[in-house]
Amino acid sequence: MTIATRFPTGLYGITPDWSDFDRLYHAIEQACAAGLPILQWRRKHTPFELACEQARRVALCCQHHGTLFVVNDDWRLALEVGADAVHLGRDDGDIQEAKADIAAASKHLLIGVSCYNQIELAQQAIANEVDYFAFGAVFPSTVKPDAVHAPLHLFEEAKQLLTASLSPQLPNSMLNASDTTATVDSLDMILTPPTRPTIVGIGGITLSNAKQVIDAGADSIAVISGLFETADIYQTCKDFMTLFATKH
Ligand SMILES: Cc1ncc(COP(=O)(O)OP(=O)(O)O)c(N)n1
Ligand SMILES: Cc1ncsc1CCOP(=O)(O)O
Ligand SMILES: [Mg+2]
Repeated sequence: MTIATRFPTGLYGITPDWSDFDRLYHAIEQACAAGLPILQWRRKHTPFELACEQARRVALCCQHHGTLFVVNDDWRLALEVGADAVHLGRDDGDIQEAKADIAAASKHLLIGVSCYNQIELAQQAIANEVDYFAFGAVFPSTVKPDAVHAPLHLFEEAKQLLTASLSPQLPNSMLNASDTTATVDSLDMILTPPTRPTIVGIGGITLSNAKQVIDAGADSIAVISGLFETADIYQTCKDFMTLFATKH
């Protein structure tokens, strides 16, 4: 049985830290036009008003192309610009506070978190019912040269955690058709099928090493330089996406 993920899988582009907004917007348009499934707006040190104005334009571009739009660090900005999701790292506030604020605004935001190289954080993320969690840096990153190294075996370990966390919901009981409780459980399963968080890898990922991360068990790979610092962003995006198309 395949359990659906709550967050898309595949290529997850993250914006580079370019000061020239027009250049950045054009680069984002190329990736989105190529079919990029997920884009994260990661722009530090921008005053809130300007961040809103820029992020709203990018959100519209994503909407136009069917790209899921994630805002980094700040759920209030994500709510303000109508993003689909927010990414929270260890310094970006408390996840329960984020959930409470989102609910108070009567809105919905998918939530993703950083787990660095710690399987314990993945366990917490699963318990917090986040929509994805990310390990990184899987390879040295020029964007974050001081990031901890996240070895590839973490992806398999995380998959095992997910299997263990889902097993109470899975239809073991369906094996015994004479069990009436089992029938109720099974109906529940049909009405509300179980879902799981997406597992993301980040850090130093390029077209040359991405397959290692996917083969290790990542459902999604998050990429800045390997996508946006290339000569043909449209084609690079297509090439990354091919790696997922030929996954099995
Ligand atoms: C998909 C994804 N994974 C990890 C990060 C890193 O988040 P964080 O640790 O909060 O660091 P900054 O990106 O905010 O510098 C991310 N942004 N996206
Ligand atoms: C935000 C972040 N977190 C860990 S590594 C990283 C930067 C990823 O950028 P690149 O894909 O260029 O290595
Ligand atoms: Mg952050």
